[in-house]
Amino acid sequence: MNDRDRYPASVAQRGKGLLRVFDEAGVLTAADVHVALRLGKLGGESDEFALFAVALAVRAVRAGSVCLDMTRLRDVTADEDVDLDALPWPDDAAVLDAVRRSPLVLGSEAGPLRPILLIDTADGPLLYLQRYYLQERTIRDVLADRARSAPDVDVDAVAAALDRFFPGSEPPDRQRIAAAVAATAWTTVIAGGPGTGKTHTVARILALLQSLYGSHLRLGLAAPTGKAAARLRESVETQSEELGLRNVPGAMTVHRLLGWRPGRSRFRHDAHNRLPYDVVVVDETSMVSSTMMSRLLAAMRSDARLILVGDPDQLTSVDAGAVLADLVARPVTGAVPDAVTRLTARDLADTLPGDGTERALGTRERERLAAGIVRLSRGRRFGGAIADLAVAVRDGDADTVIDILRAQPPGIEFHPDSAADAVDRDVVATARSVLAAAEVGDAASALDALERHRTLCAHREGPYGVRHWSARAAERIGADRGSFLDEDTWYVGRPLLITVNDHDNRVYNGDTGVVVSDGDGGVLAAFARGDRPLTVHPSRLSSAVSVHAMTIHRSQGSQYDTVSVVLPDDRSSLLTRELLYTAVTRARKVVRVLGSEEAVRSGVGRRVLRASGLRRDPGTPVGREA
Ligand SMILES: Nc1ncnc2c1ncn2[C@@H]1O[C@H](COP(=O)(O)OP(=O)(O)OP(=O)(O)O)[C@@H](O)[C@H]1O
Repeated sequence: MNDRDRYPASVAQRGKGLLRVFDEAGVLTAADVHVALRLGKLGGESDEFALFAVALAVRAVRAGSVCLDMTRLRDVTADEDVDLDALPWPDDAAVLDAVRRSPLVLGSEAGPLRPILLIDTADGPLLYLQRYYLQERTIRDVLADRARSAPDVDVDAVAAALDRFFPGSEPPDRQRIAAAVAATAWTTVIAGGPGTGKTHTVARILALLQSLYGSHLRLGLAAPTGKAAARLRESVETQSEELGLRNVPGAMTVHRLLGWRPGRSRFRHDAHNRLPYDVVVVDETSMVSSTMMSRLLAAMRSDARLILVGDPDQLTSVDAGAVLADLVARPVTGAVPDAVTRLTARDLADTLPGDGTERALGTRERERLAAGIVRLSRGRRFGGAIADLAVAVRDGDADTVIDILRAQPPGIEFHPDSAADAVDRDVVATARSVLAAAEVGDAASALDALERHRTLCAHREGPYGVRHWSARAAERIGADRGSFLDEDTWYVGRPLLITVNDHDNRVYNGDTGVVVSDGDGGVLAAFARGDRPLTVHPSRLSSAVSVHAMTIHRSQGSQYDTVSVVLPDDRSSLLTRELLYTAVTRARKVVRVLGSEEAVRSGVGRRVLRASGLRRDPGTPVGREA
């Protein structure tokens, strides 16, 4: 059901004046207006400007922000056909004035209901819906509390364990620094792009902690999606023998870790019933929303270690908040703890001013150690042009991005005028290798072959969308095989995508697999799980679809030898820097970009706007005791 159906277009619900104009223009939805009017009614507010600001705040959350930045009211991303400049924007100062006086902010005689908070910060005022303000405050307060104390450890024993688990390490070694922090602080944030060794480091940290405390240490491994959780477990498990790591637990979604119960709004674990683990690791933290992070932090025992791992430059959660990126960028106060300074003296000897380089840490990087933040920067999986391209996209350097694309060094292909034929060739070659392995029941090789090439799109629909490119791929593969691919059957070699979590069969939303022969006239669906694929009888899968192309969002957490990235029109608001970065970093060997130079430039220039207060000093709530 869309918004228009849910909220019929009566004036009472759609408002009048500004609310109505902005709704009709497509900037606000009927739901935004409805919530603003409802809050206005309950809180005794009828001022048009104040209600307009509330509707924008509701809209901001819908678009992924935690609050509304009152100094950037007009920074809204809208559909390409909305002319934002033509709209009757009220004067920003007048809107702020109305909000400052609003009973929704100050409270009214009608009652204590104050559902909106205006927070004055050094960089200007932020407007919050109460729920999101409370979440942000929980995140801030719990992290501050956790930073006030540190685990009681024998620093010499940690030094010896670091030498044991990072043998031959050459300074500066940020992986070793991350382990030193994780051993001596309650909270560690390990940030880094794909292949920088985040999971490699996590496995060593767990082994190191077990060597200090024993193998009865209770470990909780989690990630925002079931697929990411399964990958984390798999990767830690694969390294466990080499590291002598024992009792590696299963990994679960953050929802499950917290004890989600169907039909209940509260999790089993919260501030009154804390999580039982001594160490909690969360992978792919960039996809964790503000709501989930506040719940996780509230449920952490103050004497349990928390290790947040992820890539802050990737696409963020669909829900409000970009917590990992905020944590990595927020101001840091306090000094680097003595234990960390001692354990990392060899790595910090040649600190450079500013951000540092791969060779030497920068002063800013060093300061961040005080908050337990370590950014791994050395790519271990791929190098050369793909890494250079990813860095240029990440840094918003459109000229360098275009230079690299135009030069087409090994590993990069750029096709401003599409290159569907090149994509077709890879699609057909990949399908042939998948089929060859699937026919003889070699699930592991079929799954490997599936990772040779993937077409990635920003959109689902239209000429640049998944639907179009999937249909084209299916047609080409069918023509090559001489038979029509009937996607309603379990044909051998069919690439699968799971679309909901299915705990019974241990397959999760986003998992990809392939149909293989069972060697006995039947078929099995196989999914990658470390050394030994998981196989399931396809009739037990209720939510599998064919995957010949996928959205960039869906591809998060996976990598392929070659990716063909289909860019939309340069006006598409979906095309952002984070999306491009995520797409480029999915490639292990070759990235092929199909799109115009304008599209690339506007993608690099368009940031996902996610307002939040976490990056700022706390600020003061207007009309309330702090
Ligand atoms: N210090 C190291 N020495 C040798 N090999 C390493 C080191 N660190 C990582 N690697 C190897 O580099 C590869 C990438 O590491 P890893 O999978 O841990 O990266 P990641 O940051 O978790 O990647 P992703 O974000 O894609 O999950 C792995 O094959 C790993 O074994």
